[in-house]
Amino acid sequence: MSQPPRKFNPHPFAYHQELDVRIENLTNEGKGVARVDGWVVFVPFALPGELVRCRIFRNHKNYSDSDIVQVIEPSPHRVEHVCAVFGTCGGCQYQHLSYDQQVEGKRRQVEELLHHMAKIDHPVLPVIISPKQYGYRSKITPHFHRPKDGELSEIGFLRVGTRNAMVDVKECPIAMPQLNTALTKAREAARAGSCKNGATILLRAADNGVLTRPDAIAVEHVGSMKFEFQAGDFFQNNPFILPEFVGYAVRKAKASGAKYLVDAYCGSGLFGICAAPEFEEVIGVEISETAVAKAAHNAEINGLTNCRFLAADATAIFAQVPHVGSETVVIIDPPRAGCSPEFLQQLFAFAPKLVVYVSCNPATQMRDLVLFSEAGYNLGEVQPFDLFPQTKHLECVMTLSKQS
Ligand SMILES: C[S@@+](CC[C@H](N)C(=O)[O-])C[C@H]1O[C@@H](n2cnc3c(N)ncnc32)[C@H](O)[C@@H]1O
Repeated sequence: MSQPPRKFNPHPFAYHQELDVRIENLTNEGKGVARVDGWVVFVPFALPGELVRCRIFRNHKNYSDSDIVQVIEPSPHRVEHVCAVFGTCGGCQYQHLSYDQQVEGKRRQVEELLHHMAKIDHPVLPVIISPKQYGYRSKITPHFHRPKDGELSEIGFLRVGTRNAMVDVKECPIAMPQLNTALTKAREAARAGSCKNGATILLRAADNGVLTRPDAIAVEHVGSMKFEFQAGDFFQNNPFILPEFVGYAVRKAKASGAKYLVDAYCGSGLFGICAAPEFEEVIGVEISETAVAKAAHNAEINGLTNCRFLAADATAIFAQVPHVGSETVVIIDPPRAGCSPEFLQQLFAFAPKLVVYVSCNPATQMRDLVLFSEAGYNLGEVQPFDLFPQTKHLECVMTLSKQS
């Protein structure tokens, strides 16, 4: 048996002890959960119902981490993974699980988070699937570390379960094909170059080709609207599902009957601009000055004269809205951390008749949902979208209406 690391805690299992365990369910991180005499053992890349052999590498206070050694009885939902580095690359968690089960698992995850975090039993609609399950990502950012003795080692993504170690990625099957062509060239250039430091390579696929400079202008169309943005700035990176995703949020906002729309955390104006034909006025707010400048530009190139955008912390928006909350709908799409308490306080004081809350992190969305309920908002439709097939990530849109 291998030598345990210096700080290894030997209870309840020995280092590298092998166990045959039955997987009960999956964590939100995509790990299999087994119980050995009530003690939880996490087994990555194992699926519910499977009997697997695992090898313990760490015992925590009340659970253990293991590696998967062998699948003894596979799940009927197990499929062959596509990527050569699946299981070592930290990018994808679910290539071994059939797509219908991936999305059902994500739907259940939202339902369980609603139950446990927001203490609400509420129906969650079936996940709206991505039209492409591979080859969908429009942006990848492979990285390499500072070369050692002049030798550049891995160029790729973080190794699973680590914060610094890399895995060499020659091809990323969830990325759009043109990004993989560009990746081959970028890898060759990095190896041929005389890099002294580590670096992150930007590869962004847009209507105007593959862009590699963060300040290059990317062009993308969503429905009938044209968007320009800096290649290094935020833009939703599954263009195939975007029309349906944005269309849904706009339909929900419009159904409120409100005349005015506030687009908070608006980036380069995606939701506000797509919704603008449905409203008398759209006011957006975004902290990134380059993104918000593009939002104003995007309104102009689409011939929209009823939009204005503010470069500021989202909290500043309410002082700028000349309309009453009862005639206004707010779309919010914050970063993973969710909304700040100050933003929510001001939002509740403004009291919009409807809020469409778009989130890429259901845990912070649930945290905020508790405050919405306390502020007198009713939860309506909960609609997840699978923007990121093969990965643990999910996007969820919740509609919240003010009790009258
Ligand atoms: C998930 S992105 C959404 C962008 C846009 N709605 C879209 O779909 O393209 C979140 C955006 O919030 C912006 N942001 C982060 N913190 C902010 C803050 N405190 N106030 C305003 N915007 C913020 C980020 O720069 C980013 O553009």
